[in-house]
Amino acid sequence: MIVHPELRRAARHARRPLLAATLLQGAVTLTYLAQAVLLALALAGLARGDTGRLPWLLAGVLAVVAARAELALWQRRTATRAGARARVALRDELLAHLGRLGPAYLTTARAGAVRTTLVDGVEGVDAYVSRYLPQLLVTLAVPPLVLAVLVVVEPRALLGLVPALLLALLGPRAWDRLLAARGKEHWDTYEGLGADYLEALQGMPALRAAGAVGRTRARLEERSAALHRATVAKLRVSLVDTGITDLAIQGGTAAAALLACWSAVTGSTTAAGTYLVLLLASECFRPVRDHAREWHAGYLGVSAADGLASLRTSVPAVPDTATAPAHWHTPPELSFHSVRFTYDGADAPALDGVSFTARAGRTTAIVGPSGAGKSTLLALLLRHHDPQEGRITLDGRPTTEYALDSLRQGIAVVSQETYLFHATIADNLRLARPDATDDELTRAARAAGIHDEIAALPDGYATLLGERGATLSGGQRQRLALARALLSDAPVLVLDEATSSVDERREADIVRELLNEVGGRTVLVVAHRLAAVRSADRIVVLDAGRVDAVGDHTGLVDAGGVYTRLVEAGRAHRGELAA
Ligand SMILES: Nc1ncnc2c1ncn2[C@@H]1O[C@H](COP(=O)(O)OP(=O)(O)OP(=O)(O)O)[C@@H](O)[C@H]1O
Repeated sequence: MIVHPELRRAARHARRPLLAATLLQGAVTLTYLAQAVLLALALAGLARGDTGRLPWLLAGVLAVVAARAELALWQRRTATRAGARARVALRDELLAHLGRLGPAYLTTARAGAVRTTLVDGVEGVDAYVSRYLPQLLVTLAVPPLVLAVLVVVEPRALLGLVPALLLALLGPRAWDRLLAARGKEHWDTYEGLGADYLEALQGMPALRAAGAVGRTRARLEERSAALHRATVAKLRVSLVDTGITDLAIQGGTAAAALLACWSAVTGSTTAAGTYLVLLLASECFRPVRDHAREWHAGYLGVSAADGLASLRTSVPAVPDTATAPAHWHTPPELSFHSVRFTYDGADAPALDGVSFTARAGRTTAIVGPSGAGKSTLLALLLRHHDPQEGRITLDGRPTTEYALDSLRQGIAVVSQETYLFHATIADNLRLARPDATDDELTRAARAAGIHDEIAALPDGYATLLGERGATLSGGQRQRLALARALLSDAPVLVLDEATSSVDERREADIVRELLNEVGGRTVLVVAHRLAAVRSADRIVVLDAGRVDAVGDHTGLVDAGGVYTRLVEAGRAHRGELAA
């Protein structure tokens, strides 16, 4: 009988259907009691040789059975609705919270574990809410009612029933803590296995390339064996629990039957009373038996409750309390003002005193060697983290003053790791703007240099893509993601190594075409390869978390320094490739 606060909270979303399901469950149980009473009266009549009322009593039994079938169906439907409501509300809440937690959360949590919590954990809550909770309430209400009836009929029967009921209900409570601990152990192992499998599946090409498939399989087998051990340990405790309940039920029923027979022999009760005790004693334990059965259905929810609570209460890396909408009428100016940011646990800041301005409606490039802080700078702009010092402004207003969702919608990002979905090319493009016309799709695809390739496919824009766009080349995926970003109305466009998989000959053309197409938006381009940034209005050179220089391509080359070294390194690299 574990009522975890997280599960109680989830049940609140379905208060009304849950109450209806509980009342209906109570009504189903009452039909068993009515059937017992009718049968006791019929049997007592038979014992006396009085069969006059027998047809009516048996007709009554049939009516009760029919009513129960109807009520049980209704109860199951209502309970399913209650479970679905709790499940949907909880999943929506968790998904919305995950959105607030942002990508920063997934640098510490494992995607597979989050998936297990969101899918299997929430399903467990459904079973707990729809099956276990109504039965628990009925179990607490019905046996006292039966005892109250039996007090009137044959009080001595209570001598057997009350201790047995107490043992059946309270005995297993001694195991609750152990049961909860085993459940948590089982859940943690299950979550870990889910995370390992997802990682292994996603990383299969890397595992193959490293010759690590066998080792990974062995690790997964060991994980599976650990899950099996955790399941058996959990079952063992659960079976002790069930065993005590069964023992109490059998013992209590037998004791009540013996006491009823004793009453009949001594003549202290009527025949009807004896049959009533015999039949009601068994009915008294029916809810307890059903409770034990439903407990197993709801146990997954109990095991997952801690994981659900910890996901739901995880604190986002940045607060989302501001309300200003990021609806700029003209493209905004973007400025970093003395921004300093150090990752948790890092010794040195990733950005230190970074100041620059990306002019409204112009293209600004951010370049710098690996580890210079380019990705960190973008993560701060999108508020995946907030800087410890300094501020970032858009249209003169600190980013912290905009509502987070609105801010992120106002900035379209195309990153090196594109994400395409198992849907048609057109659907993938329309993610950015569901109401985009076919002409607009074509125009965006043309600007991103992918239209001709799409048009050459047998199904054109209706071509179904593999998961994560697996049926396309890396360069094609990037160009589709570019087209998607072009379709969005976001006034700020961030291209983070967005053309790194496109061959260098086409890169300069695509970037030029792209910048024509986005004309009027504030664009930030981050790229290693300088062909992608040469045409930017302004280039900011980052080095070791600081701004080394700001200028245009020619000025920066003339000035020497980090930018010149990057240009030379690029030339040397191209030379090596050509050789
Ligand atoms: N999540 C993190 N936790 C701790 N340190 C981090 C984290 N992410 C990045 N860093 C560190 O911050 C510094 C800047 O990294 P960042 O990824 O911003 O550089 P970058 O210029 O984008 O590099 P690259 O061009 O290789 O992508 C590096 O020293 C990096 O090791």
